[in-house]
Amino acid sequence: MNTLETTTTLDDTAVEPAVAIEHLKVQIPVDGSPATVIHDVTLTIARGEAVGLVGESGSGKSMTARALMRLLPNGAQVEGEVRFEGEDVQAMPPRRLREYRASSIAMIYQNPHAHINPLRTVGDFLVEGLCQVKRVPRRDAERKVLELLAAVGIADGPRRLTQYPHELSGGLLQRVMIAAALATEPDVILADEPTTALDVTTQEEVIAILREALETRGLALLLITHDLDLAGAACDRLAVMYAGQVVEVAGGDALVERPLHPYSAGLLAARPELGNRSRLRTVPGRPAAGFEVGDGCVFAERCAFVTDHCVAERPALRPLHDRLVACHRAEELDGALLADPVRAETGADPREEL
Ligand SMILES: Nc1ncnc2c1ncn2[C@@H]1O[C@H](COP(=O)(O)OP(=O)(O)OP(=O)(O)O)[C@@H](O)[C@H]1O
Repeated sequence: MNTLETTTTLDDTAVEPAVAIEHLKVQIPVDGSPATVIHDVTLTIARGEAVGLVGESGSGKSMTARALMRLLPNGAQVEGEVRFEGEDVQAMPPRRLREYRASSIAMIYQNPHAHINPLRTVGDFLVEGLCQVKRVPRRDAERKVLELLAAVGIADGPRRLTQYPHELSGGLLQRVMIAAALATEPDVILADEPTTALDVTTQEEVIAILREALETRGLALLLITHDLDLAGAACDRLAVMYAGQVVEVAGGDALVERPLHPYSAGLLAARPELGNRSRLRTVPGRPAAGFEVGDGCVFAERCAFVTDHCVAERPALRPLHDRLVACHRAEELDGALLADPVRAETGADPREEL
């Protein structure tokens, strides 16, 4: 993986990543007129790489994943490019699209109970899925399913195969869903809040299983989450999303140590810290959806550093130092944002503290 390359340039033509989304814009019909839910998403994921797509509710994370699977709501208008290993996903003919969805890309959801038939056993779900998608004989499918269950840490596979979904805990069922996702030998896994419903220990185990799958099978992983700490721990790079736009893409450590976008800095400052209640700060205002923002910077309304230029002109995602950032003032504010990301305490411009 060439992290530096995928981080610092919008042009990844030298090494085609597994997934490349470029300037994606999505409008969906709401009450008969188009509403923009994605303004501008640019994102790459290399094989063997985990990228965290982080942002508040409504920022367009799931819609981005749906665009990658070409599963957008009816009537959606799409601009920009979505490529899988160089192939234009928007242009795939129906047969190729079915094949792509069935075996190149797999999705893991927040609530596994909502994505499995409660009336059928875990064995039926896993084995029949594999028989249908990969067209392998039942006996071979059963053997492979047991191997996969072992790979996701389920030791007593034969017993689990006879059980119904309601007999398994949330964590165990999420492992089954990961096994189901791996069964089709996909190139890309999209995990949409896969651990939100789980306790912290199980959450860590599920992330470890996903990371191992990524490293041993060379998968590309997109982890969608609102949890910056989780994404930072699990992913190689983070893409921060706000109101339908990716506003910063950076290595996890780089982002945490030195955010360059005021929204990233605000999110970091808003993380709760054990034993330090006084430190908790929130980003003032409420999260906006893509269709609620004006022509300027998507974050302008909540940004403590907003200028007339920010309101008038939307900043594009551009390379700066080791990352991509969409902020007119990124150079000026560089290094100062962590000191007072929302100007909450001092009300002063943090550049004066430099
Ligand atoms: N089928 C739909 N029809 C109309 N609007 C939709 C539809 N699905 C999502 N939206 C809107 O699109 C925007 C982006 O939604 P999306 O689900 O991608 O956000 P998200 O970042 O994944 O949020 P969450 O973390 O809550 O899942 C939101 O404003 C949402 O209300």
